[in-house]
Amino acid sequence: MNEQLSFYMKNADYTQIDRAQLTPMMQHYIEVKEQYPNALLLYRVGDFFECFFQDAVTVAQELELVLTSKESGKEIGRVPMTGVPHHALDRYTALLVEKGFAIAVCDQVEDASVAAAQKRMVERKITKLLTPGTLTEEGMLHARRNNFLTSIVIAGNHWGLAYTDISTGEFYTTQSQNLESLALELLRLHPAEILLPTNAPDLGSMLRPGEKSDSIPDFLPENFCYTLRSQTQFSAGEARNQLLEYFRVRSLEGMGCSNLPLGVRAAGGLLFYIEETQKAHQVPLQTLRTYTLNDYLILDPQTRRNLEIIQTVRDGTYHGSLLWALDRTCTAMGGRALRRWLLQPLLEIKGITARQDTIAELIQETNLRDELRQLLRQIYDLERLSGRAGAGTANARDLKGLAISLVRLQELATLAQKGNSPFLRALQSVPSDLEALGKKILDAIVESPPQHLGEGGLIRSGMDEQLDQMRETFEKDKQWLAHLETSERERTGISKLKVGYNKTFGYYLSIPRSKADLAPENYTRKQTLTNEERYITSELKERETRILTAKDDLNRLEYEIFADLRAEVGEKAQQIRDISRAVAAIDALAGLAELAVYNDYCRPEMVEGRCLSIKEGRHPVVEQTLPTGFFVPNSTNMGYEEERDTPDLIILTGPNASGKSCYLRQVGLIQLMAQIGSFVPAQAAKLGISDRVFTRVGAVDDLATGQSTFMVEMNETANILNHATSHSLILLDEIGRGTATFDGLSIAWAVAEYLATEIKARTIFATHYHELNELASILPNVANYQVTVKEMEQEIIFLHQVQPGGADRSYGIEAGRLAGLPPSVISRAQQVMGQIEKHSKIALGLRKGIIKEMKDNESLIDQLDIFET
Ligand SMILES: Nc1ncnc2c1ncn2[C@@H]1O[C@H](COP(=O)(O)OP(=O)(O)OP(=O)(O)O)[C@@H](O)[C@H]1O
Repeated sequence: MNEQLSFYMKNADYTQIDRAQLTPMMQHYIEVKEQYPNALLLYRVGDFFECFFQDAVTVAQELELVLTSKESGKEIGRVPMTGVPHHALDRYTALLVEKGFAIAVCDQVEDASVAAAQKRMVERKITKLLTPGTLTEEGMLHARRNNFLTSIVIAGNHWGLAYTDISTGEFYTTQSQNLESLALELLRLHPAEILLPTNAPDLGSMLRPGEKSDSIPDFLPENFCYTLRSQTQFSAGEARNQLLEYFRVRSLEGMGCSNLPLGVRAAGGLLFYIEETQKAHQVPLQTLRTYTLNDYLILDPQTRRNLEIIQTVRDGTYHGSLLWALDRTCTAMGGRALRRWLLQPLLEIKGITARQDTIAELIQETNLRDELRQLLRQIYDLERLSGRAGAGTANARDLKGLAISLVRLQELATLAQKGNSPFLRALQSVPSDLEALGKKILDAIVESPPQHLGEGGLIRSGMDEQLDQMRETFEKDKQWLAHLETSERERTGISKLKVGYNKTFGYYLSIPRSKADLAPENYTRKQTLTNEERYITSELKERETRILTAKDDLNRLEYEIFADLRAEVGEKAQQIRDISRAVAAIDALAGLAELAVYNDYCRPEMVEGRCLSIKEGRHPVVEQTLPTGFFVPNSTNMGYEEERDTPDLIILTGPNASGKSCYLRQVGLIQLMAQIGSFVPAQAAKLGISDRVFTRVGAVDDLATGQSTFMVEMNETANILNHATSHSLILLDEIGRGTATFDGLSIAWAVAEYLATEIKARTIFATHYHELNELASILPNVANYQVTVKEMEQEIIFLHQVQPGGADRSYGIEAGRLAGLPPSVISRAQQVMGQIEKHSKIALGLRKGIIKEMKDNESLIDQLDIFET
């Protein structure tokens, strides 16, 4: 910062400045800023939106803009300033909101020239308040991702949560206990903003992701944007009234939340916030729905990350994730639905079967699928467009896109009538008034409407009698004026007669002074110049007044007609959104059908119980990244039952890079896909419902939280052992590697033993500790599998085949050689390994309690003497 600027920085804090000394504009700026102390204030000055004082410093820093200064009063001097051009406002505010700031936009609300003529300051008002969770503008939202605003109410160990995406209108609430599950639910929703009621002094402030505050309890995840709100709006009475008023109902029973007091408080408090931030725009939310955490398969954040469901672990990109591999949707609504499904797999076979039936039908009926998808491509984002119509923020292009889609809906319904599966049936009837409304809008709005409203050119001719008449008169007047010179020359015989215009008295007729005596009677002299006389006529004045006001009147009328149409759509927003949900679902399912056809997926048989049987399964993502036919399929059979020889716990060994991790994830992903109702990459599959999928994969230092690799690993393992049930699926990729070999092996052994004997969850445990293979010879529900390689003289060939039996070595030293470790290091390593193998003997056994249990089991008794410690 240059010296001069640092001098102005003393004025960055406006509270330290004598306000009376400031210019009137600066005084107004501070007045507005004080109403929105926690938002960055962008204030329109001419063609720019400007920031002053500390906000200028922050904005310049965050957006890498030049920080300058502005003269703000004789006694004060210059204060820090930065600004953005008014036409680029959306781009810059989007960047700031993404960084977790709230923005207040103070715009000029009258023509600056009017104010200038009256020698006063132009009127300005807050026209927008943008916060990360309350965005509705297209450019600021991710088309294929929801933007959730969440609010929470905590009472002891109980909590209530409400969330909405105000751009699509979905609105949900739930209530539960156990604060850990609250954190998990927040991590699943990944809200753009969380409202937290508090009495703390920093009330009203917004904490950006990672920012610390005493008001945020420790158990809440740190990496979100929290807005601290007043407790009052979350009190039972206030919140309930707000809900009743918003939905114009007398009781909350119809919404199913009369027994969810905390959920109601969260939902009501959330509505207050929307009202406050959206100002004039009434946001049309859908009816409040309730849900419970038990409705869905629980995926903790580690599992979502490790299975790379919506983004990859390596670089956090969508490309390479499960969603990337599965998403063949044609609309943004379908894309968002598929994403939601993947984060909320189902637990009920009924719901899964309904989706499967629809996919099956769409696989079978190729033409129907193709036609459907073709039509879906022509449907715009109805959920968001109808929201903008309802809020009165949709422009003519939005409305046009919406109208095209409404007309297509009817075609979609006709097409859906060819099918019989549940989700097609749901689309078979679209209220006919929606199509009529679509047609009406298409008839009314011109082919390519302008971006801005208020400048005319929106409405076609023949739509509105008054508009047509005004346009006709306007055209006639213009033509009359255009011909006036010729017609008056003819009438008067004065060849030098002219029509002119000046600011003082508008249009006039001018005649050379020498011909002034020829001026007709209806001419009224207005001005005499050296060489000419200027006249007006009453007709000229009449037409002039009409011409000058007609353009404004026309624009105003066009806008009114448009706004009426928009309001008509707004009234039907709820109806449109109900159908949009069905469209989104059919889009997601048609995409999954397409995927199943082209990738040769099968319909998994979903059953009660713990069976997990996959014939020739494949990893859905890795398969797509390899050339066709390169992926080696592998089968899996798990879920111990006496009559079936299938294990609960598989100890999976094999050399480095042989495909253990890939196999492990493949099983998890197939289970997950099956529970969203999708077909799966396998020849056949029979799967019991899993209540949770747990993963412990790889070792990544969590530097952000200052935890070591080993501590992260142990925390994750503890989480699994404390929460898994016999209906969970657990995927463990190495445990105990981050510590000394014997410590690690001991922990791995104890964990595996606990899982197999106490929890009896279906588990695949990939490990380089071959000693764990011994467990299989003691416990009936444990089996050894290995990923095979072919050993050649100079190299190892990876077969990627999973077969029964344990691997006896890891080929770690060979891997080191392949990676280019110096030959002397390799040969020394071989020597050391020989010595270790010769001298080490690890004695392992089972826990005392288990031995007793097993003593009752005749078949195992023979083996006890080898392992008893
Ligand atoms: N079934 C398969 N068919 C074809 N290629 C495969 C298969 N399984 C794995 N691969 C390929 O092998 C690579 C290594 O696999 P993976 O990471 O699963 O090995 P790993 O046994 O877990 O290794 P490490 O023990 O070093 O962690 C993968 O990137 C993948 O490209």
